[in-house]
Amino acid sequence: MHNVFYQRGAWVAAGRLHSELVTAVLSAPVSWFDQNPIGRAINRFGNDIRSLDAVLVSWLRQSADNALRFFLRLASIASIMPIFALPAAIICSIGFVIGEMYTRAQVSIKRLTAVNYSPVFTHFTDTLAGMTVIRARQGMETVFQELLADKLVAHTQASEAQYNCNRWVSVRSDLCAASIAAAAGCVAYFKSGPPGLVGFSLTNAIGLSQTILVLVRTLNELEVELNSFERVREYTQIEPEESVAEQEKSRTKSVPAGWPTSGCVEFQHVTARYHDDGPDVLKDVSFTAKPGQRIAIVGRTGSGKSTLGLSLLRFTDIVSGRVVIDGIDITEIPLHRLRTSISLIPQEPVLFSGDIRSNLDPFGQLDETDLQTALSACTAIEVPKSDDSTDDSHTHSLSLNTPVASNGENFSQGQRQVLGLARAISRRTKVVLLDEATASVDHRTDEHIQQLVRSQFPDSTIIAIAHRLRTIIDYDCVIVMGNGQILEYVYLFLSVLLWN
Ligand SMILES: Nc1ncnc2c1ncn2[C@@H]1O[C@H](COP(=O)(O)OP(=O)(O)OP(=O)(O)O)[C@@H](O)[C@H]1O
Repeated sequence: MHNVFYQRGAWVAAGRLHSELVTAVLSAPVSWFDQNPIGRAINRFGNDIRSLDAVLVSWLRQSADNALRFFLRLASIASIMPIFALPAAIICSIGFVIGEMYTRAQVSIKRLTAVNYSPVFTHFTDTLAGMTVIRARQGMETVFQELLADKLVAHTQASEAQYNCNRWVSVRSDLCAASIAAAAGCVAYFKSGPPGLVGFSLTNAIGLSQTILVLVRTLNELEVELNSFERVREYTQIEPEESVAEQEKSRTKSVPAGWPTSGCVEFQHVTARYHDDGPDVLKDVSFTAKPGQRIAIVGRTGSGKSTLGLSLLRFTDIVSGRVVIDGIDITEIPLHRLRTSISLIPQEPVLFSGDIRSNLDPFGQLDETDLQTALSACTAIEVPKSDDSTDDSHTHSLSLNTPVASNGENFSQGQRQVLGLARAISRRTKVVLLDEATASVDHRTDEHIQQLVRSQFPDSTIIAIAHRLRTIIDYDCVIVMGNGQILEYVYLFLSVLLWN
């Protein structure tokens, strides 16, 4: 019964820590992901959680059991041969000092092992991501294998040190155990008493030496495993993207149910950056997108176009100025509400494994008819199949039940784009953000997609980050960005004249 309650308690605690870890990582700001390699997070979710689930609990329990056994044995010997308490205390102290030295070394070594494990994971995920490039270039495979070997060597060295450390403590604790047994033997020999009691004391003394050995090791292992607990707890305390104070502030401010009703977007002297201590990426940006207006953002690479879009969704740190949508500052709107009120059609839509229905509406909030209408509108687009597409079906034959592989790998780039568009159309928000949405499709598909955007979002405000001038030919205005600032704000016919 005791075992059942203990084990259940441990599972509940580990489960709670795991949930906190998942919540903390999923609500971490984008800058956190820039600064922390993904391999490190995988390590926390893998090794450390395994330690909490299976190993830590067992060491905690064994430590408590052994500590109790140790004190009971010691008390029973000392009650029969009180003089034994003196050598036992000295040898036990030496044993605990050795244990302490071992623990300190082992904690650092374990940290080193874990730290050296993360680069192996990171290298592995990077290699998988760049597999096509690695295979395409001669010699790259060898370079990557050598890099992996270097990382494995660092990790193996740390693991070897961990093993050696275990051997070191074993030899010393065996020595302490033997000394205790010898001390008990001497005491029994010189201070002879009733043979039964002496025999009882000697048996306990030999058992005591074993108990010390096990106690020191379990306490040390416990301390070492607690390292995993600390590492997980450190991650559970990541500052969330929307702080508690901000959540409170947005909760107290009531946002009208239908917000945004018209889709008027105003950037008022916005200066934004990605990190607290990073440079300003947007500098004093001001413009207004009136309801239903279509605005194109153009500019050189690195000029801040995507950052402008991300600032609208509060992915950046707005240092000064404000972004206002339909009269409400976006910092006063709960993050989830803000992001579900703006449709983003990115260059590479993220598709999850499942089917098209679950990708268009992951939370099952929309009507079947809305989803079907959005998909039918998009599947009317003629999308040429790319060579890397493994799907034989044409876009026309896509249905809500068509299976989607992880990352949408069974679709061509054009088809993925169409699904990204269908996802946005099914929500029909008042503000639509296109981030180079058609950059990787051919000109004909691009035209179709643009037509669809025009017909499906007739009253929405559209902000499009674009590379091709043809894409935005019928837009109302063009904002030309450069070095994080607005260089020009012009009506399109003027810009076409200027650029030609
Ligand atoms: N996650 C990030 N962390 C820190 N700095 C970033 C981050 N993303 C972009 N930057 C910096 O912000 C600046 C503007 O980048 P941004 O991606 O907005 O440019 P862009 O105009 O969209 O470029 P492109 O057309 O190549 O996509 C660049 O100097 C870039 O280095």
